Amino acid sequence: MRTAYSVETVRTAERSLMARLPEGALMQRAAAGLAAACAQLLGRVYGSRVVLLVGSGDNGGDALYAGARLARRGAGVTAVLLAPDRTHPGGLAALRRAGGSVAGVGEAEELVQRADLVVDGIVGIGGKGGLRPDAARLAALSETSRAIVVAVDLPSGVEADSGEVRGAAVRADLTVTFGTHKPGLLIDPAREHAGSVRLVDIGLELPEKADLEALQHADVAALLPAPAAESDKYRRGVVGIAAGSARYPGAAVLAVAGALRGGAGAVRYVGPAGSAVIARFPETLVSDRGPAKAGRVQAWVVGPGAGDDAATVAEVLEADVPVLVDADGLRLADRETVRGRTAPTLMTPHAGEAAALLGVSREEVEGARLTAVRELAARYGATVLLKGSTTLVADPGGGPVRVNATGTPWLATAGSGDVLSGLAGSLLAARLSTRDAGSVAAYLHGLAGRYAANGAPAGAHDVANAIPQAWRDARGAASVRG
Ligand SMILES: NC(=O)C1=CN([C@@H]2O[C@H](COP(=O)(O)OP(=O)(O)OC[C@H]3O[C@@H](n4cnc5c(N)ncnc54)[C@H](O)[C@@H]3O)[C@@H](O)[C@H]2O)[C@@H](O)CC1
Ligand SMILES: [K+]
Repeated sequence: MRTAYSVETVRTAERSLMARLPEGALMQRAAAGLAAACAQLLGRVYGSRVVLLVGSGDNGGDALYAGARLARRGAGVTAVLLAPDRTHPGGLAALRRAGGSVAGVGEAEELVQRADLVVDGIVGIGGKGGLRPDAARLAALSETSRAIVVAVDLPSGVEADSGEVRGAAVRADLTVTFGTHKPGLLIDPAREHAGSVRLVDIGLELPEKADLEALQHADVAALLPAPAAESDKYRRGVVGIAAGSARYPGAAVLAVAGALRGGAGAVRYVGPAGSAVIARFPETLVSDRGPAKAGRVQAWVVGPGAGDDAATVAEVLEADVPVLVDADGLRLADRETVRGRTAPTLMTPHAGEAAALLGVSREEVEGARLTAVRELAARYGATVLLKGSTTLVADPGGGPVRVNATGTPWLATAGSGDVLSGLAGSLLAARLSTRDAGSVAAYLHGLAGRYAANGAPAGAHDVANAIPQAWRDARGAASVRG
């Protein structure tokens, strides 16, 4: 599991560690890791041109000490000081001793243009609000520079705790972060600014409960349902799909396509698209009665392509089993009914749907995804999966938010969300919790999208077809035949 912790938690851990270590030891650990990463990127340090963008806090201190290390190995290092009289004194002295030089903000543009490597030490976890004008100008230089850009701890200008970006922010090729990932490094739009992220262990002791979690292959493998020898289809769980309409039969077909690959023992379909579903997937149990009379299921998916069929949504929400609500169903579901349910609910909006439910603009949701997903989960008393390039899953009672980054922009294709809801519903029927089902489905769906696209456009049915490959991949080659 990859985890991320808020600035407040990092500060607390830092204080307790600092009290036990000689002064400056933590910064030396950070600078050593940073310099090693820079050296690796440069390949040849000797003779390279390195420019440090140095703010007035410890983030600048890290950059200066790392710059000193590179200068000792023969790099030509120049530090651009944002606030010469408030620069980290020890770091500045170390750079000077190592033969590095100092420049003012006015010289930054030319220096950055000629640099091989730019180190962004403008601001780290101490940054407050959008960058001030001078800092913003330096950050903007990184966007046009041809040099390799390495951000110290965080790309300056991004919000560490939320992943929000207000105004100019550094665009890095690599971010070297210390002690733990910060939430912003894993959530868009900030994540896009970070480039790849390298974590340097500086010995911080962090609490068990993180602010953010990102599942990795091994975590997904441990959560995937595996049939026992004596399993029959009913024990493996039946997922009910109440989706599609005369106008949108395809949504039903795609939700069933996802559900068939999600580990449930059987898929029951209810709705007006039964013949389209059975033509494509003859293994589906098709019912022409409403959800309440269709037969027992262990979880329901309602909403994809539902049009204005509020009655079906209301009927499904009455069921005493986990329910996934997606697409049209989100608009049709009554909030108080969802809040009053005793079995868990999983809602799966994209940013536009989330915006409509929250009564804000789509841009607001996209700019502040973490806030939006937490707010929706709290308002509906439901687990919410907010789709996007970094999908987030939040439980209503708080706790770590799951973030998924396996997605690809190719997944933004019609019907891809229907496949995801079928897949997640199937995992719910296989008795995963709403949070696990949502995050495992997002993980597999993202991987499947990558396999299906493989650098070229793919349709939603291709994504569904690639789910078994993603599943096998997550489980690992050794256990594939189990
Ligand atoms: N937390 C830790 O455990 C460690 C932290 N270290 C470094 O220390 C950093 C935190 O240092 P600080 O607390 O000194 O804070 P920062 O250096 O991140 O930022 C504070 C400085 O930036 C200025 N500033 C704040 N907001 C600004 C804005 N919007 N525009 C322009 N300037 C702004 C402030 O005036 C202040 O001087 C970390 O990010 C990391 O790089 C490392 O040295 C090692 C260990
Ligand atoms: K930085």
